Amino acid sequence: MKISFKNVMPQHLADVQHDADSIWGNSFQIEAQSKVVLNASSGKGKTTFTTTLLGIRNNYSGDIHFGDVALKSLSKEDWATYRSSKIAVVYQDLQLFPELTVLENLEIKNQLHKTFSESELQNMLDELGVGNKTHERCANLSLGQQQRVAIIRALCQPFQWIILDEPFSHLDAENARKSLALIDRICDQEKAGFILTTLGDFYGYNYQVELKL
Ligand SMILES: Nc1ncnc2c1ncn2[C@@H]1O[C@H](COP(=O)(O)OP(=O)(O)OP(=O)(O)O)[C@@H](O)[C@H]1O
Repeated sequence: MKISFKNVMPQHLADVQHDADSIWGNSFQIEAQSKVVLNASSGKGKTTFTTTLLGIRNNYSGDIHFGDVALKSLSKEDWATYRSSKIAVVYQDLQLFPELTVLENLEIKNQLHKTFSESELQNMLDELGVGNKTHERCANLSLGQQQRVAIIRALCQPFQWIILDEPFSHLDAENARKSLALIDRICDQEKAGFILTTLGDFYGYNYQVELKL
């Protein structure tokens, strides 16, 4: 499913001066299965971009399409279907359930879709260095540990795109690289793409598309 932007301009950014190669006000397509990075400093509009793409923000001019479908035409029910089967998300505030354990947080989503076995979930937690936290309440995890759990939870569904808003902001470079490698691998398995916003460099990763604000 390709994503097309046509002259998109969020209302609150309309009076701001944008660079000529900014995504705002320009038209472009992102091909299905692309690995996409948007790297920009704080306050430049990364969350505006992700929330617009996720239909949370609708106060913009221009149009965004998933395939041939205009986002502005999607009903709440349509969005529920997209979110459960086509678009996975890691929100900046993660939206984990703090009173539930790591495994319970994962299983809430995983059991709906039967995506992974419990041992596969444990292997992913091990791979991201939080394998000793499986039965810990999420409230007791550091923010960087919670980010890794939120990434794994987002992968526990079928998807064509995974959209991640600053998912590595509390991770050191080594853990960011491991998380990115996992996202990259599962995207390949799912024949999906990712769109990832970041504050910093990109850990040597060879992404395919760079978006600018
Ligand atoms: N609803 C709104 N009305 C007016 N201005 C807004 C609104 N939402 C965001 N802004 C402004 O738009 C700009 C971009 O905000 P946004 O949250 O998208 O930035 P960001 O790049 O995600 O920042 P950070 O890296 O700090 O999370 C900021 O200047 C912000 O103050």
